[in-house]
Amino acid sequence: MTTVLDGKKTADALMTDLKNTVTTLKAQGVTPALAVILVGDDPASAIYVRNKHRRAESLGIRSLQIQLPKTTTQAELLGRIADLNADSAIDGILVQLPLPAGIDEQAVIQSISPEKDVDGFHPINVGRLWTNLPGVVASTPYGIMALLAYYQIDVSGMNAVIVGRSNIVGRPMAALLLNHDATVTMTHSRTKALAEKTRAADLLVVATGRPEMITADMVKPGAIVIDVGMDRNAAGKLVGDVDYAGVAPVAGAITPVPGGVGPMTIASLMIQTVAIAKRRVHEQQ
Ligand SMILES: Nc1nc(=O)c2c([nH]1)NC[C@@H]1CN(c3ccc(C(=O)N[C@@H](CCC(=O)O)C(=O)O)cc3)C=[N+]21
Repeated sequence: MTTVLDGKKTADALMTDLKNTVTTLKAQGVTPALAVILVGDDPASAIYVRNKHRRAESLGIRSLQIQLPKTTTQAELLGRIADLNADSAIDGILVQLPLPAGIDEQAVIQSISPEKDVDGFHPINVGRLWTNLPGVVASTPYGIMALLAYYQIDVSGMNAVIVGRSNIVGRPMAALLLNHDATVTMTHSRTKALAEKTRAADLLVVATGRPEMITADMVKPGAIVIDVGMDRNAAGKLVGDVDYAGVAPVAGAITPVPGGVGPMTIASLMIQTVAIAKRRVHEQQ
């Protein structure tokens, strides 16, 4: 029997615990606060930002949505970030990616205070992660580790294969798995004989943005398959990077799309926002 790794159910369970933490923090005079900046009017980004806002509100986290027009200049955006960096009531700052053309994404990421960089994209946090030091970790890989932990899957010694080398998923995923004693192989669009590599995986994490590219013949029977994709197929249906119908019967465990990695990403953002806010309790006293 294939285990469906239910990200929605797991996120809900983790959020019940987190809500209690938020209540305790508020009683100590600290209201966790997350600022999300959205530049322009990309419809997909608007949906994610709305989901984050809803989740924050339901937990009692203060959620600031800062919507800026697509004509916003880089200098204006950096100015808004500087204000949020200086505001001691703000714990986490997230600038929704992608940004409109003409704005230098790295300049924006690097302008966020590393302590408030709740996305974990700042090079300081990336360096901390690869050095196995405490810091903020990118939400999607953090959420995948939390999902595996919830299902009591120990990755130590596993052959983990990652397909996709992005800064927001593939690379931080590799670092986290390595920190948890997996043997990690990174693959990407230039990898030769990809199926040979993926077939060696005990744990396969796919984040390519190519709809349903991982087919049953690329998966070892019994493997754990994590699908980070959020794509539309030719029929306009929301699908992942994994051919779910074909792969699920072969896999030992698999995440669905939707209801897998996506809800865990948002949960992770909330968990790390609250973790940053916790530090303020000590600063106050
Ligand atoms: N600075 C930044 N940080 C991010 O974390 C970030 C970003 N930019 N840009 C875009 C991606 C994408 N992302 C998702 C979050 C939640 C779902 C999610 O909740 N998905 C649900 C529902 C999806 C649906 O029904 O449309 C699910 O998979 O079940 C998906 C995708 C965060 N991202």
